[in-house]
Amino acid sequence: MIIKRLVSRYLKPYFWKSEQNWLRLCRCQHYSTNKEIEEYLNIPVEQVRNFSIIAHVDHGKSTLADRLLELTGAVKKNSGKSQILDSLQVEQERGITVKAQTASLLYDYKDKRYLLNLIDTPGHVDFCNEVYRSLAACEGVVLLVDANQGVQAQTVANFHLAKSKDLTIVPVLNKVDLKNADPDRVCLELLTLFSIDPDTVLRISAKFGTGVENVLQEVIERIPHPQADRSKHFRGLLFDSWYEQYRGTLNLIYLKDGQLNVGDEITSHLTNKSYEVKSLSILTPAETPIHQLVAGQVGLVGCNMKNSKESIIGDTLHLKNVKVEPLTGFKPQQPMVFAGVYPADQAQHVALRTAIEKLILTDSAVTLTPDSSPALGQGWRLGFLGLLHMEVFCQRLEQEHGAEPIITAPSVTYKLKLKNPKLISTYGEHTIYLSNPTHFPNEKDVEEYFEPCVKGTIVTPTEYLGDVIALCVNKRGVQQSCSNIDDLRIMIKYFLPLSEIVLDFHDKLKAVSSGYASFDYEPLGYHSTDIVKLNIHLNGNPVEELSRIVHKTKVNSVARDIAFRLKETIPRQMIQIAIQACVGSKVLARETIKAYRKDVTAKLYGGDVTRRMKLLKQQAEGKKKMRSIANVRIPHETFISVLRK
Ligand SMILES: Nc1nc2c(ncn2[C@@H]2O[C@H](COP(=O)(O)OP(=O)(O)OP(=O)(O)O)[C@@H](O)[C@H]2O)c(=O)[nH]1
Repeated sequence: MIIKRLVSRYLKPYFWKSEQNWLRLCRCQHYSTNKEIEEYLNIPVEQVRNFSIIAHVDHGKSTLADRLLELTGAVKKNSGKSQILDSLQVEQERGITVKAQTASLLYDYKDKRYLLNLIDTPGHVDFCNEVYRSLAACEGVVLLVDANQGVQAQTVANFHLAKSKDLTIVPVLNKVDLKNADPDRVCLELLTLFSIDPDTVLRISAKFGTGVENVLQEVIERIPHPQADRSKHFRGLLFDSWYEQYRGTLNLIYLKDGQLNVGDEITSHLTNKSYEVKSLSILTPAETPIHQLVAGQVGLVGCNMKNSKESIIGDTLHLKNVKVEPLTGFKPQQPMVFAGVYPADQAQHVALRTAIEKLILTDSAVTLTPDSSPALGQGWRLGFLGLLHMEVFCQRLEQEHGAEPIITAPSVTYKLKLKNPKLISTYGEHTIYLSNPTHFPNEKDVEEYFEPCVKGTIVTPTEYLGDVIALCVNKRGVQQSCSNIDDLRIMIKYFLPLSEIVLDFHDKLKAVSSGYASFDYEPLGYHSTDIVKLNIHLNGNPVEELSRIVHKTKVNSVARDIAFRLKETIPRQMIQIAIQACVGSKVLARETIKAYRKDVTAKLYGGDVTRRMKLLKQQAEGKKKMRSIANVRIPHETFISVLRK
């Protein structure tokens, strides 16, 4: 008991800091012997299968991955651990996968030993970059569908993604144990929407293990082996990387050709820099050192790359001074939402930058550009694929790197066509892109505004259709199509402005449909719009980091909402505070916080002087943490809570 407590107090925080350390700790049931390692190396390409499990959120990907790990002996059955590949603290706390994870498994089938490289992927649309990069290292996918919920928005997106990459799809219905499961209905949906023959659909319960062995066998039977040639020179696709405290950057590589040995000199095709291979390992799923990797395999390479500028996802690695044709990499998804990230104290600037750069290594979809704010100092503008992506990234910054930055209101990138010749010559072009309200030009200097739009796919039970349509209309959506999936469910497609969906659309959709509707979207480019900059003034002084870009039809309600929330979160102070939300010189909303002196020592009835001094000192320290604008002290939490939405 005492040992358990000591471990959880002292060791756990350390292990959380490095995801790979934590992986090792929680997966240490299985140590490979030299004999087993040799087996990995000796498996012919024809007996290798590389596949991902893809599905809508919560359809059971990680649970199926757990069963596959158990079946292949990679972890012990009934080990009491679940969601083994969801190793990050944020994943376990939120119960979602945010980072794709790989496991190399050995499985005997029809007198042959197979090497199965499995990738468990996230389901949420905000982490689609993980799915994209995972599919580049696969020849096939297991498309998992909940036999109760049926086809959902991400099932549609995932199916088309796998199809576009020419991957073999093994359709699997999960959760057939549920009372309300209706596998026949879902098979019909798969037939109607994707022309999938019902006879090819497997039926399993990942939770109870029913039919799971069949999945492994069908993966072997249906998914082709990699087209890899071990006699050629080494060529590998870098498709994931992360940072480890003592070994630096580690790269996950899919070997397309040849072999790689510890000590080899390798070169990056994109940067032309060369490195010595210091370590090689396979993930079983615990990291298992190995002296050689051969074509067809997926392995971890440690070669002292420094950061995400050297370790580029989608890069081709090859032997130094050996010319090879680069592999078709893949472009990371373009970020959709941007937010300013600033250190709470400028003294933490370098530490925060290091933390952000380390985290970007594990999440290549995040973009980083330097930025500065008159109030918050030097910082960065970070691009994310969505709000959940941003929240998870910030949570990881805090949990894995101990950083607690100030994050400004998320915004999309607008396109502006300028008409003021002076501005045009300053920017050097007619059209500019901006996501930071601070740089928003005067209305008279702009000819036309454009905003990014998306095609949203919503799958909803028919009974909620009215509410879902009302929500889309409220979000300035325009319906494009509507089709029945079956008697009970409908798929509608909407043209929607991105700014309307990034913040709370998903939550609202779940609320109006009792959690049953699902949503996915794809970019549709820029479209003409009518936007303004909403400024926030405290006692007549603008607070730049609270300003935002808003559509004209929404500006009044947003102004009232922000003014109200500021009133709720800024504590009463010695002076009266006037909060104004304005567009230009026009005030759209106003709130007032009355003056007040908080006497923290009142409860002491004047008695103990030392206690009185201590309380006053604590109060003074609390004030230091606040930011002062025109004599108004704004607590750190105010920025966070007001900027959040
Ligand atoms: N009854 C039943 N529940 C299941 C089954 N498979 C998974 N679940 C449950 O479904 C929930 C979601 O499972 P996960 O494995 O986390 O789903 P996921 O697809 O990995 O989720 P994300 O990675 O967040 O997209 C968990 O509560 C599982 O216990 C099944 O076969 N039967």
